[in-house]
Amino acid sequence: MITAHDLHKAFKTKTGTVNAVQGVDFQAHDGQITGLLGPNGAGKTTTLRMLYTLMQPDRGEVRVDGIDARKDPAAVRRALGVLPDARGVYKRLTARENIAYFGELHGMSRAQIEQRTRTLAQALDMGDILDRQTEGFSQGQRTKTAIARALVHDPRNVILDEPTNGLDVMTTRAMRGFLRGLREEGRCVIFSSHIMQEVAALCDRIVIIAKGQVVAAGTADELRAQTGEDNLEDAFVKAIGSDEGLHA
Ligand SMILES: Nc1ncnc2c1ncn2[C@@H]1O[C@H](COP(=O)(O)OP(=O)(O)OP(=O)(O)O)[C@@H](O)[C@H]1O
Repeated sequence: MITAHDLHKAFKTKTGTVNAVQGVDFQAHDGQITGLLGPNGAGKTTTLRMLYTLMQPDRGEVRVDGIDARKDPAAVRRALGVLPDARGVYKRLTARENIAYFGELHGMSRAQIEQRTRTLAQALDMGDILDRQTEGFSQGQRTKTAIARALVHDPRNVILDEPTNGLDVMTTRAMRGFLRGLREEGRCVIFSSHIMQEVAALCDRIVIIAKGQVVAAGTADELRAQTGEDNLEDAFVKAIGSDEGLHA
């Protein structure tokens, strides 16, 4: 389970201060997919970066399985699998070597790494790319490699920044199936997207972020009820006050 409480983050730039995240609060539960939905620049990536300890919040608290990220960031990292916005796949290594390298960093044995790689490569349909050097990989192939690498240590909690960004229809469908599998295994899954249809297709709970704040949260039915709109698209538009993010 992942809890964000009153998160704030501002960036000082040459032209002034950007208040990227201004009091974000939500909970993501085990056995559920929670979608962070919001238009470009809403603060999704900054929120996720604070959840996975890459960035310290200016204010507020992150807890993963009850562990305070400020007090024990290493334990939080062990409990998390993260697909960051910059996929950062090592291009001199094969996909298998990328996965194994992360396994080694987590202190896993060679046998454990081999067994996990087999499971993940099958789930992500990576058979034909596993032993190819990742230089020249397509976006989808890089994303799959980065996801397998993120999950090698079998984390209970999974955070994915725009996992279907740039993927074709078939790969997106396969990715959705994979994320549902993580939910069925009882994991806590959070993913961000700026596309409403993407979130609607997958998520048990939706957290809508606009201008650094949570403007609505709940199941699709709850969001419709909260906004007084019959369809989710209208509910989303009403919650964020514009129609950005309605179309891929
Ligand atoms: N390192 C930084 N320095 C300055 N401003 C930043 C920095 N990181 C993010 N921002 C600003 O903070 C705001 C939120 O950005 P963020 O990347 O979190 O949005 P997002 O919801 O993930 O958007 P997108 O859907 O476009 O990826 C934006 O205005 C962005 O320009």
